[in-house]
Amino acid sequence: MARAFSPPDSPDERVGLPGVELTRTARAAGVRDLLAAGVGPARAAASVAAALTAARLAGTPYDLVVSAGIGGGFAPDAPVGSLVVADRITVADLGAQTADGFLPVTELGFGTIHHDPPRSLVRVACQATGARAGTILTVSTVTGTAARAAELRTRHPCALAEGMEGFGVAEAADAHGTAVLEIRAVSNPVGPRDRAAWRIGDALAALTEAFGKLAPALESWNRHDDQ
Ligand SMILES: O=C(O)c1cccc(C(=O)CC[C@H]2O[C@@H](n3cnc4c(=O)[nH]cnc43)[C@H](O)[C@@H]2O)c1
Repeated sequence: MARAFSPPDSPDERVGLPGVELTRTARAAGVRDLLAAGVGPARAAASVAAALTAARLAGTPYDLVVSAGIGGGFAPDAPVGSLVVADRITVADLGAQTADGFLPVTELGFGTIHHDPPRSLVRVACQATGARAGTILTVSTVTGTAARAAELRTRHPCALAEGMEGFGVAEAADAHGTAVLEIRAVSNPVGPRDRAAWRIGDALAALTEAFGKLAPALESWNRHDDQ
């Protein structure tokens, strides 16, 4: 992803911190840290929380956390190769399965299941990249059947995509009061498992191109636009 940023003012630096390693890119516009957060919400939350805590203790807290990756897209709204920016980051499988269906943790009386990125940030990101805005679901188990895809869409009619990290990243950011954004490039349809349909290389290329446009646009984002 460092490739997506403008030419470096100084070489990228590897920064080892307790629990996480960053690639630090210094640009005229400021410092950006890249973090391979791992797969799944728990690992992603742990990695991002470590980076956020270290930055705060160093007296240089982050302004924004961006969760970027490939994901599954719900047909027909998010075809393979397209980009989705989350206007809502929702954990889809945190709760209890009952005889009467799934109950999210919030209906059990605790926790949270959504994080909403600042609206102005979502707008800026969509304008810069051409992404569609919608709910991105976070799942710990990749959807592999048409029945599960239909169930998720019924429970989350605004869902455009699913991934495995966004909600973990958002929980870590929320704990620090830091704004969060999620962007996914669609590598496969959400539905019956079909490895031949994956387009991971194309999705990563689309994500890299999008990041090249997103990074400068984020510089102009004014967090006070939403207040
Ligand atoms: O084995 C499978 O059937 C399968 C299908 C899709 C994705 C995977 C992964 O292991 C990908 C993990 C990685 O990529 C993101 N991702 C990409 N597509 C999806 C998806 O359809 N549903 C959820 N996550 C997806 C995910 O965020 C991970 O980082 C395996």
